[in-house]
Amino acid sequence: MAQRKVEGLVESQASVTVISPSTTRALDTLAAQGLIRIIRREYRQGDLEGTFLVISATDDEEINQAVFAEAGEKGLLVNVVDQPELCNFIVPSVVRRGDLVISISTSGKCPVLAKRVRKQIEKQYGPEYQEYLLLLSQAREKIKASYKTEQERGKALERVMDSGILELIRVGKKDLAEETIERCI
Ligand SMILES: C[C@@]1(CC(=O)O)c2cc3[nH]c(cc4nc(cc5[nH]c(cc(n2)[C@H]1CCC(=O)O)[C@@](C)(CC(=O)O)[C@@H]5CCC(=O)O)C(CC(=O)O)=C4CCC(=O)O)c(CCC(=O)O)c3CC(=O)O
Ligand SMILES: NC(=O)C1=CN([C@@H]2O[C@H](COP(=O)(O)OP(=O)(O)OC[C@H]3O[C@@H](n4cnc5c(N)ncnc54)[C@H](O)[C@@H]3O)[C@@H](O)[C@H]2O)C=CC1
Repeated sequence: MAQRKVEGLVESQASVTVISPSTTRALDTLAAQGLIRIIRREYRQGDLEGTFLVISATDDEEINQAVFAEAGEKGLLVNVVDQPELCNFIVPSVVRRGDLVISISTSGKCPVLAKRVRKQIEKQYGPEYQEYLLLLSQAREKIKASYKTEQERGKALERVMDSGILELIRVGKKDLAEETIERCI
């Protein structure tokens, strides 16, 4: 459980510290890559000093309670996995395509539905969306510099988005997509 939450945080560029006497191989690899810090011992009162967000994923009810209490005292965001009553925020299911981030939450009512919806959205918004968004953001900068009114800018961006570049990216024709954008602007 901890590993899954850490992976989500690392993907969001969070600075992550794991406190646990034992860790999974995947977490050890992240630490070796310098992406997280591991403190190899049990949680102690005071460990939450200086943190912004806390996830407690131990299999020890008492520890989870203690972490929740310390986080509450310090006014931190806290999530005790699988105990919604010990959470002041809920972790959503997430689809990431570069800077395109789609979060799905059932507000704790049925996480497995969130997972199902994620899988459907993943099919609809494939990996090509990462490149697509990158090109759109570059096009948008050019459009901002080329047109004076908001209306003109909006129309130019619509032209780019209606030009079929998503399909071109999908079939690997990035050069053609870039040329098409130039013509639209
Ligand atoms: C409230 C919340 C707390 C929180 O913020 O963590 C919570 C709570 C609970 N989950 C439970 C079980 C399962 N959770 C999953 C999966 C996910 N759970 C996630 C989030 C959340 N889970 C938050 C609500 C989010 C929302 O509502 O949208 C996801 C989206 C994100 C993530 O965890 O990273 C991730 C899917 C990621 C993905 O794949 O896209 C699976 C399926 C699986 O693992 O394959 C099962 C087993 C099936 C089942 O039991 O339903 C139980 C019962 C435990 C028990 O029976 O003891 C509780 C406790 C309760 O409901 O009381
Ligand atoms: N894995 C799953 O699919 C599910 C897990 N859960 C619940 O989620 C929680 C975690 O589950 P898992 O990740 O499977 O357990 P796990 O046993 O794999 O991981 C628990 C981790 O907590 C660490 N830990 C224990 N005491 C600690 C302490 N005092 N200080 C710091 N670290 C400590 C352990 O070293 C271990 O690495 C449990 O409460 C479990 O009941 C509930 C439903 C499903």
